[in-house]
Amino acid sequence: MSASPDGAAAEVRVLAASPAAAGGPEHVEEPVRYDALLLAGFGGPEGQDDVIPFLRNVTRGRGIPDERLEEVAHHYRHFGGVSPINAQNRELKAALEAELARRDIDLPVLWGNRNWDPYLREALQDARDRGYSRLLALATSAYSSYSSCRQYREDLALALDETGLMDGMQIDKIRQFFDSPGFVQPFLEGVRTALAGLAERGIAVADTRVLFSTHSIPSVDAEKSGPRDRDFGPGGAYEAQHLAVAEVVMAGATEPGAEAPAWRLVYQSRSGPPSMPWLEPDINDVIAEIAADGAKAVVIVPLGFVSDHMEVMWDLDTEAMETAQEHGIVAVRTPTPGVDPAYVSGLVDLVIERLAGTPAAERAAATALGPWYDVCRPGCCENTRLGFKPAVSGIAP
Ligand SMILES: CC1=C(CCC(=O)O)c2cc3nc(cc4[nH]c(cc5[nH]c(cc1n2)c(C)c5CCC(=O)O)c(CCC(=O)O)c4C)C(CCC(=O)O)=C3C
Ligand SMILES: [Fe+2]
Repeated sequence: MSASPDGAAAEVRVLAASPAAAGGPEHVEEPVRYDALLLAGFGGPEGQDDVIPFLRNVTRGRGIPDERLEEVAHHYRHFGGVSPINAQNRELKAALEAELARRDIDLPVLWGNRNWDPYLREALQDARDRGYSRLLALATSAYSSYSSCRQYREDLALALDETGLMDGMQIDKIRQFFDSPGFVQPFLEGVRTALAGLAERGIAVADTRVLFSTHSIPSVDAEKSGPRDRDFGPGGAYEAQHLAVAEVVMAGATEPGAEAPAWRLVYQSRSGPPSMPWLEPDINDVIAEIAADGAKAVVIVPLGFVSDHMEVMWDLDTEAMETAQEHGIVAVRTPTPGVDPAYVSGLVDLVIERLAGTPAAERAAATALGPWYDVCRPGCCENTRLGFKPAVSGIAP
């Protein structure tokens, strides 16, 4: 394994059993036998003592002093130092196991996190102890960007390195699933229910706005999200994917021909120095704007998130709700997919795609951008600030 200064070489753990992939096709259209499914989560602290060590993990390599981390820690401190994310991933693991069993698929599910216990490396040690050598990873992240795709691929490669398994274990990764119908469905139902609720309260469609909210990321990361050879505009694949899903949600949640509320994509949870551009506008600024514009209600759709973790609990349910209240407008936050049966079933469909090698043309995709790539091209979602690191599940240049 060798790191390359220009970022173009040495993506590791190429699909060895798919010789065709080396040439470039982005979908694996032949069956592959996997020993286990590896659920790869973000991880979160489970007590006050975990908070700073967790934040050190998240920000490792960026030299952020503990005093700065303590500022970020206050969201966690507020909730007793506990993020609900690990509990949510335990539930998701159980739901995946049940759905795999229901469909007669004999595939054990392992779970490891990028930033907290149980770590990815522990899951890999467990896999090795059980005699597994070929894993299919499912990252709990739906869209394309450095933080939501490549960083999972890098951390999986790092875990292989840490456990000495770089040559003995292969990890492929399930494609970004923003376009999985099962992922879209809970958002669609949530918006439909929220709009019906507002109508019942006598709030007119013309006085309602729908805000699709996702994690802001540095503008340079957005621009570089997705494969190099496709141009998605300045917001990259990250923004394009969110806009495509939001359109599908709005079309499905409103009656054809009926008046539909105005909607837009907004961002939240910005961090980093103010001097660095991140995707905008911020949800709180937009709530203030639409209130000034006369809106009476806002439907907040956590489109970028798969479960009600800290970003949802703090940035939406605490901060954005406060903003709405300050500006005197009604706010409703719709659910995240969580362990919604449609979502879980859609994830298992994605597992089956890879086990069966389903041709891309036969795969379910809710937007015109999908079905997304099974294997990432060199440079896909690269991060030029942090430099090149080896990553699993990429095509060798
Ligand atoms: C796109 C995206 C997702 C969605 C995709 C996915 O789900 O993976 C996501 C998820 C999450 N992010 C999380 C937590 C954090 N993210 C941070 C920092 C950052 N996230 C970023 C992006 C994203 N993050 C970025 C560009 C940074 C700055 C890093 C840099 O400067 O390069 C920091 C450091 C402190 C700070 O900077 O605020 C923390 C603590 C948690 C756990 C929540 C819990 O505990 O419940 C989850 C699920
Ligand atoms: Fe984050």
